[in-house]
Amino acid sequence: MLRCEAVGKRYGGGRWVLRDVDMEVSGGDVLAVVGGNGSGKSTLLRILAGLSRPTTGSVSGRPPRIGYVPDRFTAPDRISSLSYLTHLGRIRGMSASAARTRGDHLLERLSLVGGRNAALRTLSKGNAQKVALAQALLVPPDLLVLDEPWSGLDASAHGVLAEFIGEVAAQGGAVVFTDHREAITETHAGGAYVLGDGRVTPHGGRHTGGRLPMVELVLAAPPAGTPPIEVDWSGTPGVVDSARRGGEIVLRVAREHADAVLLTALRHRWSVVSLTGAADEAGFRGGAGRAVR
Ligand SMILES: Nc1ncnc2c1ncn2[C@@H]1O[C@H](COP(=O)(O)OP(=O)(O)OP(=O)(O)O)[C@@H](O)[C@H]1O
Repeated sequence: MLRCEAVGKRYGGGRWVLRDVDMEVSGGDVLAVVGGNGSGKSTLLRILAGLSRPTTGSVSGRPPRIGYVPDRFTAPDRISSLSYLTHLGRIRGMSASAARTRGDHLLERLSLVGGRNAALRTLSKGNAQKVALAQALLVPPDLLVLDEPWSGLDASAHGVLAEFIGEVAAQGGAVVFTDHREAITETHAGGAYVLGDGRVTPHGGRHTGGRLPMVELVLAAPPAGTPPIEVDWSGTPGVVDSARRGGEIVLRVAREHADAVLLTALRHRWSVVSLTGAADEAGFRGGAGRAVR
């Protein structure tokens, strides 16, 4: 668990930007940091990512693989986005071909416009932002830190970003992001911290502990008619866990993806036995069952 204890930050002899900040981030958390302009959100995120050192206090438990998307991604570079991602992947221990394939896949999902072989400096702000996101996800991160990641992205990339966040959390990683818009925070975060006057307070929020809201979906073959088609549930976005229980399949799904997963199930002729809210880790009845693909 990443833990900030009594963290304070000032630049030079200036004012205290952060004061006495206590914060905990665990794997699977999706947390938002909200606050006005200049309230210290980027400063806090840089400290969480290990890019800036607190003036006072301590940060412990930082995981090894951290993906970071800065608020401004400046890449005045002649190399193409794909070469850039390949180089970064190699720095992070991937083979050149694995980095290239992964980079290509991420840019494809984000629908990069302007060409993955075009020089980085020729990309628009939104497309450069897509490259920034891709570099943070080259190696699946234990902690993904996103500074205003939605800014500049078009509507279709918004959905893909939400999928990325869900996937990192589903794989046990933690996500911390900032955004100015409450609607974004409400939709995508399991919990929020509010920054004001240098201090951080947990936001009452809908959920506890930063976990994304979950539903449990139980599926079975229809009582009559054509048998269902097998689905790779563990590879379906939003499915955090899947297990077989007798003739049934029990899925734990991030609430945000529940409609899409339900639609996939129905399209493959699965019949819905039950759909219940907020099944937590301990209460996941299928958890003890045999994992299914
Ligand atoms: N490297 C730096 N050197 C000096 N002051 C800095 C530095 N980085 C940030 N600051 C100052 O710290 C304060 C908090 O800045 P920060 O960028 O963390 O806020 P923010 O909440 O992310 O703002 P915004 O919403 O406008 O992006 C600001 O007053 C800023 O000027």
